[in-house]
Amino acid sequence: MHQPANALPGHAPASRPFESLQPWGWSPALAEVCQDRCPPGAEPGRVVAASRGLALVQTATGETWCAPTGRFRARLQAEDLTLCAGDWLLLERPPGDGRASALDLLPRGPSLTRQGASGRPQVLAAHLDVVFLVMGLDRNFNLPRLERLLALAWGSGARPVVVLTKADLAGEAGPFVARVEGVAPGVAVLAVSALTETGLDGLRACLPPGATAVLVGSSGAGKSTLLNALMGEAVRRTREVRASDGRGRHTTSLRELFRLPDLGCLIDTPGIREVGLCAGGADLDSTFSDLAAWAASCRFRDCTHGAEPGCAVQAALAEGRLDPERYGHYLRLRREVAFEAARSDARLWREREDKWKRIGKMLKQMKKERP
Ligand SMILES: Nc1nc2c(ncn2[C@@H]2O[C@H](COP(=O)(O)OP(=O)(O)OP(=O)(O)O)[C@@H](O)[C@H]2O)c(=O)[nH]1
Ligand SMILES: [Zn+2]
Repeated sequence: MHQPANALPGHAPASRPFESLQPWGWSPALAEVCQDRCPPGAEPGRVVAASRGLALVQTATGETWCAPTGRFRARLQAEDLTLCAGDWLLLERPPGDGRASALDLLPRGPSLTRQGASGRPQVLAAHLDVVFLVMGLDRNFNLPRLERLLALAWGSGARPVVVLTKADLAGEAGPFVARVEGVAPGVAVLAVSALTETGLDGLRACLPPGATAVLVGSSGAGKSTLLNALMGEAVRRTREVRASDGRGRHTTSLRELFRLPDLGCLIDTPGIREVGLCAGGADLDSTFSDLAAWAASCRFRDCTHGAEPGCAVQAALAEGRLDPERYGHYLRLRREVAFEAARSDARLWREREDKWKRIGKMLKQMKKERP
């Protein structure tokens, strides 16, 4: 890759001090936000891995572990935020070897958000350009699961790309590609093999230097194998048994964000297996854009495409233009999003109520103490 002439070591102009972070996704937009929010002496860094309140961060000068300051931790808690791979932080390093402190989180760009087990949205990867939806052309092939992942990917704001991997096992990939195109209107579909390295250039083309992508797919889809093929070496965490204390399996490396040689950054989050949709994180209109196009001509603007008169979606079903199975998947995902939205509303109400109860108690106590 070409190095910009003004990025030679020691020649970085003072106005663009973090230019060396560009291959890690640093952009003029981030530089602008940083200028407003970065206190003197602090610097930006990108989270390559986050675990139990600690973050491994890539800065302009190298990699460092950091922990949020008390004030930043309180803000993260109050706003229900957890740091994730791809985040941009502002951090401060004490002189000497002390651990760096994270001061602030820069506003997240397109991010992948799922419904967490606790009923709260959970951001899995941030500042994304592309979401690779990985599905193996073996027993892993499953269209309803792909539709669910597509809703999540469209909801991120980044570009979804379907990657059908293990093409070497499929014989003819064409029919699979056609079936996927049928449920993923407007989405690029690539057939690749990590084993024979066929089609990997299509993936590389989606990920120029400075861009960030995330790999999403169920267990066994072939994500880690793809990552290794793109890295050109086995970088993925390997699991091993900790013999000394016999506490069983643990991961030897936490790393989740990788910079690919001469390309952009790729996030492989092992946690993305079964994904629940949440109201803010899923985009059903883009996922089912064929349905949305018909829905535009329904007689009622708030048509639910059930039994209303003048429903264009029902008409498409009746005339065989819309596959009943696809319509069924749409209804199921819509119910799920509505349920999670209601659950989240209920939780917010409960939290608000609890807060007012606490304040009421506090006031009563104060009155008692100072009649
Ligand atoms: N034939 C063939 N096998 C592949 C290919 N890619 C992956 N595999 C195999 O598929 C299995 C699963 O691959 P992984 O890369 O571990 O899948 P993963 O999506 O990372 O799975 P998790 O780590 O559980 O999320 C492994 O046995 C791989 O060797 C491919 O292109 N061709
Ligand atoms: Zn309708």
